[in-house]
Amino acid sequence: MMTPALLNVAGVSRRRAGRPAVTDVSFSLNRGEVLGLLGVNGAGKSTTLQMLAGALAPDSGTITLDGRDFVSAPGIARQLIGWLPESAPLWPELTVEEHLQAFSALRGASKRDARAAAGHIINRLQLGDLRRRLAGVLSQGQRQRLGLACALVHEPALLILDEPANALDPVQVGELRKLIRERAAAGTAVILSTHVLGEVVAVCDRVAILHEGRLRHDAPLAGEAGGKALESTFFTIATGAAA
Ligand SMILES: Nc1ncnc2c1ncn2[C@@H]1O[C@H](COP(=O)(O)OP(=O)(O)OP(=O)(O)O)[C@@H](O)[C@H]1O
Repeated sequence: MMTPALLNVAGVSRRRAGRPAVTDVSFSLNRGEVLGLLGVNGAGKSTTLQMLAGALAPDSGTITLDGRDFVSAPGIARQLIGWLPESAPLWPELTVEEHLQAFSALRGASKRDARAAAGHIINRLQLGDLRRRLAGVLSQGQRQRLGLACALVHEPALLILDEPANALDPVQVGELRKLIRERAAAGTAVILSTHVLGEVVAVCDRVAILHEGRLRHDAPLAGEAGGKALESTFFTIATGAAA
């Protein structure tokens, strides 16, 4: 028997400022799958991710996660999803450790479990030196790593990453790739939005391309050869040659 998909997106649309930003997008995602989301500026990637994260309601269409409609039950999103938005939402006056405990507690962990979860993710993301540092004095790359830790602290079933490599140095980009593959191997489904095609080739199993709010491509990706084909597909769609 086939295992049901973790995430099902069916005919989702959303207008912004009176214009269509995302139109009739449908796809599904299995546990352990890493989906790369590509598209030119304004293609609708962040709007799509905001809807998947439960931060923005679709005008029409349905999103189900683990078989449950989370538009009508938004608490599901908080429990099952970890989301790193384009710019990590941090409180300048809280330390790294306090952030992680607070994010864990927001997901229902007891004080003790929240402390343990924070300690675990601090070790995994090598944030130990920054543990007691205020978020307000972190560098951009350090803020990004803290945002990633906040998205992961409750071990979500679905991890949504909007431009996660922004501001990271090459060592940290390598660590991020390792972490994504590690989470996928443990069964987490990952959606990764990026402008860097190489990023998608390095970590994704599948790639989706949005253009003018519509899903124009959704296919598995097979290694380096897949990378060359992807580049050509992307530019064909982005320049409108396939319209
Ligand atoms: N807060 C907002 N208010 C009004 N319109 C918005 C808002 N955010 C996005 N839009 C519009 O929705 C459309 C899709 O934008 P979105 O940010 O989803 O694209 P994107 O693919 O993430 O772009 P980028 O790669 O530049 O981040 C664009 O036309 C954009 O102008």
